[in-house]
Amino acid sequence: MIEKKAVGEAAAQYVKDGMVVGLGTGSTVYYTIQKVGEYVKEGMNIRAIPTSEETKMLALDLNIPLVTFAEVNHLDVVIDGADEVDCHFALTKGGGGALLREKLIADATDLFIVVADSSKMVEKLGKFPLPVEVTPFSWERTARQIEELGSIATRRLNGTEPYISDNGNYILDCSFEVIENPEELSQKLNRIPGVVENGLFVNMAKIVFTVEEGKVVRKMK
Ligand SMILES: O=C(CO)[C@H](O)[C@H](O)COP(=O)(O)O
Repeated sequence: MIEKKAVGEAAAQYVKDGMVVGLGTGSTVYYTIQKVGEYVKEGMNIRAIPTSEETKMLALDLNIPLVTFAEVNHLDVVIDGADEVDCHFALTKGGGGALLREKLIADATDLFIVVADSSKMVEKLGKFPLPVEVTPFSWERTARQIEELGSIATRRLNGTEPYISDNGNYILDCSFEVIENPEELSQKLNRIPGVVENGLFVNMAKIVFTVEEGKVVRKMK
C-alpha cells in the first residue's frame, strides 16, 4: 500500500501540459491517476484515454478530460501497473481483467511506464497465472488448446458467475509455472483461434518505477 502509493505518485511526474495520456488500471496506478487529477485541478491541460471502465469512472470523478482513438492516434505517455515484471521488463498484466485495452493503449505510445511495488519484480514470469482474454463461444476448446502449451487454464469467476471483461469476453487464468520465453509464448497464444489477447507485454515498457531497499527507483531500458 505504501509502496504502491510511492511508485504511483512518482510516475506522475512524466505527465506534462498538453499531453495525451494513457491511464492504466489497478490499485497502484490509482495513485498516479489521483496525482493527475490534482494537476488538472491546478490547471494542467491534458487529455486521457482510460484502459478500463473502472479507470474511466475514476478519471471522470477527477474531471480529467477524456478522448478516444477516434480523435487521437498516438499517446505521449502511458502509465500502468503490472502483476509481474522480469529483469528485461517483460510483464504479466491482466490481474484486473483489463489486459486487452491495456495492450491496445500501451501499443499506441513510445513511452510506456510501469508502476510496480517490490513484490512484482521477478527473475522469470510465471508464478502469477497468465490472464488470457478469450471469446465466450467455444471457450472450452480454446482453453484446451492453451493447455496443450503446458498450462492449466481456469476460467475467471465473478462470484459464481463467469467474469466478463469490458469487451464482453471471458478471462482464462493460465498457470504456466515458469515462462522461459515470453515473446514466443505470446505469439503462440495469439495464434489460437478464440484468443483475443494475452497478458504478456514484451518489449513494450521503457521505464519501471519500483522500490528497492525502501526507496523508489526508476529503472530505464
Ligand atoms: O494489469 C492490470 C489490470 O488488468 C493491473 O495493472 C495489474 O493487475 C496490477 O494491479 P495492481 O496495481 O492493483 O496490483
